[in-house]
Amino acid sequence: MPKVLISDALSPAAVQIFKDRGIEVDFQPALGKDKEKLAELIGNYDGLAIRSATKVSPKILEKANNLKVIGRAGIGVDNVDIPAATAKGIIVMNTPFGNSITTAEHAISLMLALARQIPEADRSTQAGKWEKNKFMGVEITGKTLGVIGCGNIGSIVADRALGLKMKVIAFDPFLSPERALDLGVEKVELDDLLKRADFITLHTPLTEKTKNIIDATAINKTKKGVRIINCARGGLVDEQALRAALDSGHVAGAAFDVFVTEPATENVLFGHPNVICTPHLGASTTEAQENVALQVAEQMSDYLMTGAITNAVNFPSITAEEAPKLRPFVELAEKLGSFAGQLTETGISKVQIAYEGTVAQMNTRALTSAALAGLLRPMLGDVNVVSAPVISKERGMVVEEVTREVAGDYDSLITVTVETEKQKRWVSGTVFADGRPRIVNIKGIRMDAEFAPSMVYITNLDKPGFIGTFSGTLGEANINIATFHVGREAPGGNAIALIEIDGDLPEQVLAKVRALPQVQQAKPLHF
Ligand SMILES: NC(=O)c1ccc[n+]([C@@H]2O[C@H](COP(=O)([O-])OP(=O)(O)OC[C@H]3O[C@@H](n4cnc5c(N)ncnc54)[C@H](O)[C@@H]3O)[C@@H](O)[C@H]2O)c1
Ligand SMILES: O=C(O)[C@H](O)COP(=O)(O)O
Repeated sequence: MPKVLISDALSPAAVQIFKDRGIEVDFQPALGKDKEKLAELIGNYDGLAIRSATKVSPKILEKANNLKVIGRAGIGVDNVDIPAATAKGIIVMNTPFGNSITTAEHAISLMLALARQIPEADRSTQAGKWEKNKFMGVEITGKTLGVIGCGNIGSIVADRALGLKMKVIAFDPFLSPERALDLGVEKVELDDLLKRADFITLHTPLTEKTKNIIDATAINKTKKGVRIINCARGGLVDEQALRAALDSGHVAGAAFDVFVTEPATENVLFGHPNVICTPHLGASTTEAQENVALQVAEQMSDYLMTGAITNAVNFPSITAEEAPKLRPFVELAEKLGSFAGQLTETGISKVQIAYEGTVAQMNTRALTSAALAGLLRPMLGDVNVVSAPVISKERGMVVEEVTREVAGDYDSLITVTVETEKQKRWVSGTVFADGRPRIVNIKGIRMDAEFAPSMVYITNLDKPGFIGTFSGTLGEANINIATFHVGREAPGGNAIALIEIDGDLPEQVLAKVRALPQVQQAKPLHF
């Protein structure tokens, strides 16, 4: 039974989902903050469900030897070291929409709170001061809202702001003119947005490009009296530069939910009268937390129990409907890759995976990952479908995927071709109606063999006596032959034998096989 750890404050609704799906679950909402303890325990789990408080660092991943999936109940996965998780073959999934409305509502709330200085006015009133003349606000009707990043949350913010009768302009290089038109926003360049906006709200991820997108230079381009809201990620705004602009009065107010360092127990923005801060509450509503907890638990359970993949940030999606159909082809692709990998002794420069017939309509990206995992594992050991594409890239391998609608003699055919500096080798396979993968062609020689746990691959010259001498050599060593498959280019020409044996082939017996007169190459294979 797979075991999942919930190490953050997820809605308990997730616990029930895991249990209902036959998964053992440990709900330890504070564990994510205790790095040492998490590192000590993580090795016991197949799945880890988190929010933003658990930092899944390479140190944690190093110990996560059974971990197959990390589920982020929320959007941002910047608290997970994705390359390290991918290299370890761990799927990382999030819930990209579950808290979007809630976060957009938080941004709008902060904008209104800023416009009317609600928190300050509240503090003053409750302190018995009744400072009616101190708190002169601004109307938002007719004002211009500049949205930086107009994706899921940014576009909901835009929609709500339009409902509040604001003019909305958006800077997002990936926003199409059609989508902008649809949303009723004006797509602009960043400088234009800075120049025109009365309020600026940020909704991009934190990347190399967006880090400090609002720095001192950008602030200098804004209107005097601008108000800035950040409910996306700390680091999008240069906090020091913003503080200086608030102190000088150029920026009239700022409302921040996210900070460069979190938890933010001290920050340069704190204490300014025109600053409103919340402790990363963007997603904190009952509705959103229920949504993301249920969704992440469903997604993780699907993956652990059926292999279906939804919303993974490091692997293509596989639907629950697709998973059972894909499974025999994943096995075939992996075994064909493994066949080629076990025979390859020098650096691989190129791999081509060709899909013909019905299989060409399937999720070939997932199948290619499986073929690469099979190919690399004999050389590198700990590689799986998640890590294989990255490792292939790191090793400079060119990976090519080809699809053809028709597969000749077979309903489906996968061919893995591997090129090294020395040679090109290819092997084709199919899945028959019994769901079992078969090798049907090796370097142009027809074959019909199943993959067995212990096999011997032989290339030989098609001369009389080979089968007898080979069988005799194994017989003398008391090794039983289970199946024997042969194929040849032409009578008397190059031939191939794939022999399934019971147990392993000891080194000294392999040496005797290699010394047989007809044998060119002999190699043990394991599947
Ligand atoms: N405060 C919270 O609790 C909270 C809650 C949910 C999400 N978030 C954060 O909000 C942010 C937005 O989330 P989302 O779901 O809308 O993401 P999204 O991927 O749907 O949208 C992000 C948008 O940013 C745009 N973008 C990327 N690079 C850009 C650049 N250089 N300049 C301008 N635009 C750029 C993208 O094109 C995209 O449209 C994320 O950082 C997410 O982690 C915060
Ligand atoms: O990216 C997100 O989904 C938000 O930052 C929410 O984070 P939280 O789940 O820790 O509230």
